[in-house]
Amino acid sequence: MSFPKKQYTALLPAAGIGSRMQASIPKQYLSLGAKTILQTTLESFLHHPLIKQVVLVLHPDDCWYQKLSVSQPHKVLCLSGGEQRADSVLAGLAKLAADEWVLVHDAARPCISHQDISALIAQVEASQQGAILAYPVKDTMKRGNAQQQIINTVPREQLWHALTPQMFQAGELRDNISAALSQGLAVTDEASAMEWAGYTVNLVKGRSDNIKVTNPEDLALAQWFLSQQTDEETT
Ligand SMILES: Nc1ccn([C@@H]2O[C@H](COP(=O)(O)OP(=O)(O)OP(=O)(O)O)[C@@H](O)[C@H]2O)c(=O)n1
Ligand SMILES: C[C@](O)(CO)[C@H](O)COP(=O)(O)O
Repeated sequence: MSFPKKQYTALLPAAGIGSRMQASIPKQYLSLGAKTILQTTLESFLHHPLIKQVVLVLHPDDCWYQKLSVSQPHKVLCLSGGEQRADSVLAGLAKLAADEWVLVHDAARPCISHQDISALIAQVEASQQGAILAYPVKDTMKRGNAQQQIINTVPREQLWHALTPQMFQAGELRDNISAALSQGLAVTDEASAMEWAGYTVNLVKGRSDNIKVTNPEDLALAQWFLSQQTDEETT
């Protein structure tokens, strides 16, 4: 007898204004062909067999989401985010049971693949420790000063780009993000708060096309990456 696989909640911070994108609307509502960035990301999670629901964190003044068509809207819980990404994540975490494992993923990363979501979940289930998708640095890395002059070359052998989703137990993540913020730590991703608290966080090598749409040139790149992905990788 095969037992049903455990299903998880995904938490999508989507409450940003996309200032670096320099667009007239928040970047998560820019189009990637027939769908917006937000719809593309959301659908990837709603169609993944191991995701049972999505907590979608929107800007308090968001007036775009309600106009979107979304498959399985009953699986989406919408709520308002906060000033920083970490505040929006905390708002979503407040809705989850403390012992629930949650995948936190930037809505601005629409190229996430099912294979990477599955790989992250498998790692966490095997280790019972938090983990993040990441990609090894492949360029020589330089540290620069305020005048954009090289200070030194940073050994890249152990450097990774932190991606999302990042998967942790909701209660521990909530407590450690709150504690790190109260100590003035810049919590730019979930792992930074967990590392700060002394937790082991595992790195799961993910696809390099799981980019965050941040600057104007990223939009066409994301659209091309998506055009190269096969259906079973994203829907
Ligand atoms: N207060 C915030 C800020 C960001 N985000 C979300 O966190 C993800 C990653 O953030 P980023 O790429 O920095 O998005 P923005 O903050 O919108 O971009 P910018 O910094 O250029 O304004 C995005 O899906 C964004 O919507 C959020 O939920 N709440
Ligand atoms: C969470 C993240 O995408 C991991 O690389 C990144 O830290 C988000 O940073 P941003 O400044 O909110 O875009």
